[in-house]
Amino acid sequence: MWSQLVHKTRRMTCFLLPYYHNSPSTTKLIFTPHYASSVFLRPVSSLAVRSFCSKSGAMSSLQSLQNLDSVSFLKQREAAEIDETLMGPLGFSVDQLMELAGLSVATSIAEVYKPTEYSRVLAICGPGNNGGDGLVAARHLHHFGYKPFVCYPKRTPKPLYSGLVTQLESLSVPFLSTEDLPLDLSKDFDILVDAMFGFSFHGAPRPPFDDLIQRLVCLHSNDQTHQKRPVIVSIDIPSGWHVEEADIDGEGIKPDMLVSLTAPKLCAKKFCGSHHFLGGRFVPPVIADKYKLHLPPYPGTSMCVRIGKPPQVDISTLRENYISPEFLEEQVESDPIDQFRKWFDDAMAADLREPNAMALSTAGKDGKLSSRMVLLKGVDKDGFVWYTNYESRKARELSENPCASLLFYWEGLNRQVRIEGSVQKVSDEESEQYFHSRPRGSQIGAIVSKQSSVVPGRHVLYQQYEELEEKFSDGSVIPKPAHWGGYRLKPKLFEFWQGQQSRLHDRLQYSPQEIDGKLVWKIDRLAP
Ligand SMILES: NC(=O)C1=CN([C@@H]2O[C@H](COP(=O)(O)OP(=O)(O)OC[C@H]3O[C@@H](n4cnc5c(N)ncnc54)[C@H](OP(=O)(O)O)[C@@H]3O)[C@@H](O)[C@H]2O)[C@@H](O)CC1
Ligand SMILES: Cc1cc2nc3c(=O)[nH]c(=O)nc-3n(C[C@H](O)[C@H](O)[C@H](O)COP(=O)(O)O)c2cc1C
Ligand SMILES: Cc1ncc(COP(=O)(O)O)c(C=O)c1O
Ligand SMILES: [K+]
Repeated sequence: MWSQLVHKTRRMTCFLLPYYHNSPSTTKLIFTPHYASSVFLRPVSSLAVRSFCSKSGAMSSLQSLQNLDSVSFLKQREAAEIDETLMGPLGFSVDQLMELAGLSVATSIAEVYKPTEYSRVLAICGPGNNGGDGLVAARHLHHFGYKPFVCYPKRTPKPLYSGLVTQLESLSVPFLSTEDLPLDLSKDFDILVDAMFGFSFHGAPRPPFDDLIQRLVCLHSNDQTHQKRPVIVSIDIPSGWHVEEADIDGEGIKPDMLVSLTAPKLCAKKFCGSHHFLGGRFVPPVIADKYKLHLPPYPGTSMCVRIGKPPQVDISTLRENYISPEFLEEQVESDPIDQFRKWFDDAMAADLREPNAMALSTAGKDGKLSSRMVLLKGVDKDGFVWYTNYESRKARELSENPCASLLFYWEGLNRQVRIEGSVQKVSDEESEQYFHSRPRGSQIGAIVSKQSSVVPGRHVLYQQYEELEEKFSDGSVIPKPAHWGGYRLKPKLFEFWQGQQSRLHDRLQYSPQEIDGKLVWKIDRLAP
């Protein structure tokens, strides 16, 4: 039977998207966002599929913001069966799965609770594999910059578990006995990882876990006192809950975060906390197929994916506290282009996504402003270059008023760069050369798109694209349309901004000054 399933799945891998492989008809659409459904519900052209796939990382993180009703939930028996199958015919070892499960838990925690605010973690580990996941998660959390503590009162005398304990001891992670633990956990910890029981839990919790569960339950009484309490993160099952019927008497723990592994178990339907994540990115298609699992794709290289709705937030409370090294006048380059290159190199080294994306602002003769993102395609002493359509809105505005501003924001580095100046078209040869360096699809796209004009529907673009794709399928040169080319902004003003604590940011402005007939850049610090 397994070989049949494997065979079937191989055939299905021709479908392009992970976890959408059941059959074309069952892609009956699990995920709510409108555009996702519309992409899949109707026949799609090759262009549609290709363009979707090239963006699939970002798309999949959007798809995961789905309706929980559409995700599969497992019964206790199914969870145990999947476990056995993974570790039997599918060739996994328990160590491997536990490592991936624990890593998923640690990455889920790190997505929501930053170590700068939530550093002290207590992992309360039970005797089974759920406890093992907790031990692994504690180790990863240590490496992520948290300060984990472990309470592991019923140690399992197996090499896997003693190895995990040794690894934690080698990192000087403290092990606390139940007697060492304060009765009130709220003062000493920011995060409590509930790794006591997973899907093999049955009956009523026995000592010492009954008492430990009770200590987690008690924390909610602090909610009324508005005292800050630690958040509870449950691995796979909130411990003490019935695996299928959840918190039967309503007096169990109420985790803030639940990290379901492999697929959520039935009790997860009753989870009311703010953050439900799925981890365990190891489910092979045979399992998904056999259990008809509808699971969201994991974004990019992530080990976890949010399922269910993201928490409703009060937007006014969203803020970051920037912590950066000092950015001082003595350290900067005298030439702002050199300084820009230095920061650009830092953005590259920090592996930021599209560090060359910049907001371009223009204004027509009526003085009305408009902004949009464009990609920087070159920078030198002559200025900053990007490419676009010469009949677009920005092009019209630039023809009326050849002044613009550029804005870079490098989020991971707490840095922003503003540049203002005058704009000219680049030479035809330069545009010609750049145009032919682009992927052929983008060259055709530039011909198809009468940028900023109204189109009756996406199908019109597809149709024209496909006609041109056919026309140039012999690999012949795709001529650059006359309406497509580059602009160069010659800078007259720069500002380099770096975020600092209490909003006392660094701002160094470069403005040109003539001294003895020579142009030099004057550097001023501006108030934040
Ligand atoms: N693919 C997967 O599925 C993966 C699964 N993974 C993880 O494994 C978890 C399941 O692990 P598991 O089977 O070891 O069971 P788990 O729930 O941790 O505990 C069993 C222990 O608890 C005990 N116990 C039970 N009831 C009790 C009670 N009332 N009061 C006191 N003790 C009680 C029981 O003792 P017993 O009753 O047998 O004497 C036994 O010692 C799963 O949820 C997930 O976290 C990942 O690591 C990898 C991928
Ligand atoms: C990250 C990013 C990069 C972009 N890069 C370019 C670009 O290099 N050239 C371009 O014409 N449009 C680019 N666009 C699309 C523009 O933002 C904009 O939609 C388009 O140029 C039309 O703008 P307009 O109607 O104001 O002229 C980019 C969009 C994003 C989000
Ligand atoms: C409409 C448009 N033109 C041009 C570009 C720049 O793309 P490329 O890097 O292929 O030149 C982009 C990038 O997003 C774009 O959206
Ligand atoms: K648990």
